[in-house]
Amino acid sequence: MEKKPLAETAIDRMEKVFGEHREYRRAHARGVIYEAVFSANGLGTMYTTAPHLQGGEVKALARFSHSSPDPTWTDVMSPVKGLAVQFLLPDGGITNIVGVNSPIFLAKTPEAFTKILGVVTSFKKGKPRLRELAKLLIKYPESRAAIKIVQKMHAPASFATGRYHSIHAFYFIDKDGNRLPIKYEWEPDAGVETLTPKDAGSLPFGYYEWEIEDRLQKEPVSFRLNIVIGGEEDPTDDPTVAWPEERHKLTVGTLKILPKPAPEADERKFDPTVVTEGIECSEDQILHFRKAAYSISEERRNSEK
Ligand code: HEM
Repeated sequence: MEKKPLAETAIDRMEKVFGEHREYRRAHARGVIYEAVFSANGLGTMYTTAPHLQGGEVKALARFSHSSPDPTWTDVMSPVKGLAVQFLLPDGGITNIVGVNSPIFLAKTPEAFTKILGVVTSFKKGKPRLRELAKLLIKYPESRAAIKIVQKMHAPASFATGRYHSIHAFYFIDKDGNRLPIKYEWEPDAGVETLTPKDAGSLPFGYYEWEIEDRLQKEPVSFRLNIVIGGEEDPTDDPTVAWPEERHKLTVGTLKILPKPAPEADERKFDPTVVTEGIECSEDQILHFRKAAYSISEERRNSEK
């Protein structure tokens, strides 16, 4: 029998752990999508030829999401929130930046991620194999940092007050072909604001979607796009390791979310490996694995409509 591609096994396991929710994304199932405008301030031209970072405006789509693959989980059960941005380039092409409000990920390799999901599956079946989980953490000690962050994480007070990280590194390529390792951060103009677990506990289901819509009717919602410039010793292939806080950051533009929901665009896929000229993906195996995983999720959810 032919062996299944690993990405398919990973998605199967995600469905097993969190349930199969037809027509929904297999992760970040519940969310809301808006039209947006990105204005580049021109500083990006020093490091990249990417068209949307040269100065001027481009249209974009921005999807805020709760990370759970189960759309029935309450807002608080997913302290990890997402902001996926698709830039609509003047030549008709697209380029994406997909972020979450954690600076690091759980696993360094697709194999480790899929194995970890295998263990969690046994939890769901009511047979917690704690010993195996402990063994996995010994085998993949790099997962500890992300587990600790998520355990201690406070949810943002609003989709508008999260700081969203690309986690993975990318390379910016300038007009002379020089390559610069960078990571992205969306910094909220409203300031980072989080909720205490007590306040979060009292929120009704769907609060974040309602709150962002209400906020957009009253005031602008925007995020600065920062690039964090990697140092010589900063890993570009390891999403479980954060780069030091003191790394130089440069704001290259601002994303303004428009008070215009775009539900017709919700079926779009935000594949983080879709980049335009002047940008290259790093060697990070998880980043490349996401391409296949997101396609499988897209195929499944579309085939169920
Ligand atoms: C093994 C690694 C990962 C797997 C297998 C995975 C899987 C998935 C899948 C299946 C989807 C739904 C795709 C769709 O149907 O369009 C998704 C969405 C998403 N993932 Fe991941 N993911 C991984 C890592 C990450 C990382 C490191 C981040 C951090 C930035 C991330 C952030 C997101 C966000 C924000 C969305 C929602 C995108 C949207 O709004 O359409 N994921 N993920």
